[in-house]
Amino acid sequence: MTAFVPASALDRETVLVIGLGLMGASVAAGLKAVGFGGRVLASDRREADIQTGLSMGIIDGSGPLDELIPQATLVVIAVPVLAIESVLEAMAPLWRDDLVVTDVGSTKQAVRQSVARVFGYIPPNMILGHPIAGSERSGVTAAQAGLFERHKVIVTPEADSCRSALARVHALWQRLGADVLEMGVERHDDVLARTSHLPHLLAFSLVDTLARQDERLDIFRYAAGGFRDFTRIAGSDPVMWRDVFRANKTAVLGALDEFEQGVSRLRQAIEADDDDAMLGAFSRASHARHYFETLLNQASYQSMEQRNITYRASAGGHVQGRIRVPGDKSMSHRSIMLGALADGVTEVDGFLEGEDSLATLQAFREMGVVIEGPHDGRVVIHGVGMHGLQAPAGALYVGNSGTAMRLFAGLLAGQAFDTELTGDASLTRRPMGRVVDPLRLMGAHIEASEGDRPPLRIKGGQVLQRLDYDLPMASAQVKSCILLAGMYAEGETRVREPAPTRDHTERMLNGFGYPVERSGNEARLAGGGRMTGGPIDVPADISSAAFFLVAASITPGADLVLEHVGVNPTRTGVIAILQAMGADLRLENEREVGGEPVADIHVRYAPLKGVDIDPNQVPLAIDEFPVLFIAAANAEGKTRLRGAEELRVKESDRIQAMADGMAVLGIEHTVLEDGIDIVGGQYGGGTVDSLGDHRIAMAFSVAALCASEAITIQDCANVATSFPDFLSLSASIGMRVQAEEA
Ligand SMILES: O=C(O)C1=C[C@@H](OP(=O)(O)O)[C@@H](O)[C@H](O)C1
Ligand SMILES: C=C(OP(=O)(O)O)C(=O)O
Repeated sequence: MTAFVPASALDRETVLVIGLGLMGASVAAGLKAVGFGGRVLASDRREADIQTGLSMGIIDGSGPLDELIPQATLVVIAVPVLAIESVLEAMAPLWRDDLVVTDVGSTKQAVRQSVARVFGYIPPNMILGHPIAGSERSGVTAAQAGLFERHKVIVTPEADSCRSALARVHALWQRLGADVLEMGVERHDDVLARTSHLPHLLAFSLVDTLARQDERLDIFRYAAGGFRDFTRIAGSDPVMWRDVFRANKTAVLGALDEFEQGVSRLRQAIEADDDDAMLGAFSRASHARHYFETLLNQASYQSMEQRNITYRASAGGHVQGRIRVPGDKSMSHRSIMLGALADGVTEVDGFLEGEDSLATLQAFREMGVVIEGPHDGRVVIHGVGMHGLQAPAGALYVGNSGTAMRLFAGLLAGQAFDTELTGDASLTRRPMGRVVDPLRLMGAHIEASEGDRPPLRIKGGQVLQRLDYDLPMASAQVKSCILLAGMYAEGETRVREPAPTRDHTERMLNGFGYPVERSGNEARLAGGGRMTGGPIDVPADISSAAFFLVAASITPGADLVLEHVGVNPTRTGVIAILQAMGADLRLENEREVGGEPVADIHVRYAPLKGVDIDPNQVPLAIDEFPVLFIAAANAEGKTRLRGAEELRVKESDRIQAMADGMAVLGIEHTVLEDGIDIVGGQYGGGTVDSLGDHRIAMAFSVAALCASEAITIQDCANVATSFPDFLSLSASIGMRVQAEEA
C-alpha cells in the first residue's frame, strides 16, 4: 500500500522542475493553475526559456542547480531521457534522504540504468515515473496547464522504494488531475513500445517517405483527414524521440517485428485478392478500435474492470407506450456459435448488443472467425465450417455469462487445439461440474479450479464418444453443451431432461440443416454433420420484456405493448404465472419468424393475487423470478414458489439476493432452500444490493413503481450484460430510474 498523503501536504513542498520544455513547463503551469501553495523553481540550460517561464508566471525562481537543490523538497527531472544521467551526476553531491526525486522520461529501464550508474544503486527516494500525456508541440511556450488532467501517469517504484516518497509523487500527479498507476519498469517499456513508440515511428516514417517523393507538394495538398489523423504525431520533438528509440531499442525492435509481419500478411492478402483475410484483419482492427474507445470513455464493455453504478429509482411513475426490448440473449449467443461453425454466411438481425453476447462474438473473432458488426443489431458471420476454428492467442474471456462458458465448453471439447475459458468474479463462483462431468464421460480432457469452478482448461485433439445422458437438473445450458459436443463425437448422442427447458439450440441446429430429433424428453443428434449458414431474426428477449410485463401489471392505469417478443413455449412461464395471478396479458399479432414463435404482448394494469406457482413452469420462467417476486409483493395474499433451487446458482443466489432486498423494503417473506413465500402488501424504500446481478437490479427498479419511498440499488453495471438500454427504455414509458456512477 502506498502511504497516504493529504492533498494539503503537497502545498508544503518546494517543487524544482529540471528542464523547462513542454513536460516540465506543463507541470509548473499545472501547479500554478490548481492553486498550489508551495514554490515552483526551475532550471534549464537555456536561460531564455527560464526568462519565458518567469514572464509567463509559471515559475517563481531559478538559479544554478547547487543553489536550487538545497531549497527543493520534490524534484521533477523533465529533460530528454539520454540527458537524465548528466542531471543525476550534477545532483549526486547535493542528494539528501528527505528529497523526493522523480522523472518524466518515456522509457524506464534506461533511466534506471543511469540512476544505477551514478549512485551504484537505486536510492529509495528516487521514484521513476512517466506521464502518458504529451503534444506534438515542444518547448516552454507550448506549456499546457491541463496537460495531465484525466491522463494516466505510470510510476515504476522498486521493491525497496520509500513508501512516503512514492506517496508524495502520487500526490503531485493527482493534484495535476492525473490517474496514477504503478507497474514494473520492464512491463512499462514493453507496453509503451507497442502503444506509443511504434506509432510514433510509423508516423515519422510515413511522413518522411512521402516528403521525399518529388510530387510531395501535391501529395500534401490532397492529403485528407486520414493522413492528418495518422501523422499528427510526426510533428513531435525529434531529439526526444531519437532518445526514446535509443533507450528502448529492444522492446521497440520486438514491436516492429510484429508490425512488419502484420503488414506483410496484409500485403499478401491484397496481392492474392483474399477478401476474407482483408475483412478479417480490418474487422478485428475496427472492433478493437471501438473497444479502445469504450475504454477511453470508461464504458464497461469487456473492460474487466467493474464500474460502480448505482440506480436511484424514485417512488411511483407510469407505464405507457409501445416499445421493443433488445434481442434474445440465448438466441444471440447461439446465432454466433452456430453461424461461426456453419459453412457460408449467416446474417443475424436483432442481435443483442449486450456484454454477454458481445463476449461470445469477441471469442469467435479471437478464434479467427470474420464477423462484421454489430451495427444496430445486424451481424454478418463468415462461417468457417465445423473444423475451421483456429487456436486463440490467449484465454477466452466470457465475462459474466454462464451460457457462454457452458456452451463453449461443449463446443471447444471437440476442437483440435487447447483453450482456456475465463470469466468475471461472479462467473468464477458458478458451478461447472454440471458440464465438465458429462464432457469427461465423452472423453474430453478438462481441468477446472477447485469445486469445478472456472477457469476451465480444455485440451484439444481428443476423440469424443457419444453420450447417453439423463440431466440431473433442468438446464438448457447443460443440454446444449452436450449437443454441441455431440456434433464432434462418434455416434449418436442422446440427452434427456427432467423437465422441458428452452430449445433454441435444437431449433437453430435444425434450421441450419443439422438434424436434431426430439421425442418426449429426449433430444438426439449424430456426430459428424455439417451446418449451412442462413438468415436469423432474433426476436426481442422475453426475459427483458418480463420487467415491463410486471411493471405494467402492478401500476394502476398502465397500458403497454411490447413488440416482437419471442414467445417460444419453452420460455413463456412468466406469461403463464402472471396470468394465473390475474394479470391482463394478451398476445397479439402472433406469427413465426425463422422457426421461432413471436408476438406483440399487450399488458394492462390488473389487480394481482398470490398463487402457488406451478412447478412445471419453473424452468420455463427461470430467469424471470426476480421480477416475479416483485409481482408477488404487489399481489393480494401469499405466493409460494418451490422447486427453484437452480435460482441459487445464477449470477447471484437469486433467492437470497431478492430476500435481502425485500427485507430492506419491508416485504414479508419466508426463504426456503428451493423457493420462497412472499406476502403482498404495502412496502417502503431503502438501499438494496443487486450483488452485481442484472436481473436483481432491474427487478428492484420495477419495485419502485409501487414503493412509498425511493429505492437505491447498488452495483448495477451488469445490467449491460443483458439489457444495455434498460434505463432509456424505462424512462420512455414513464419509469423514473437514474444511474449514478461512484
Ligand atoms: O441456455 C440458455 O441460454 C440459458 C439457460 C438458463 O440457464 P440454465 O441452463 O442454467 O438453467 C438461463 O438461466 C440462462 O439465462 C440462459
Ligand atoms: C442466468 C442468466 O444468464 P447466464 O447463466 O448466461 O449467466 C441470466 O441471464 O439470467
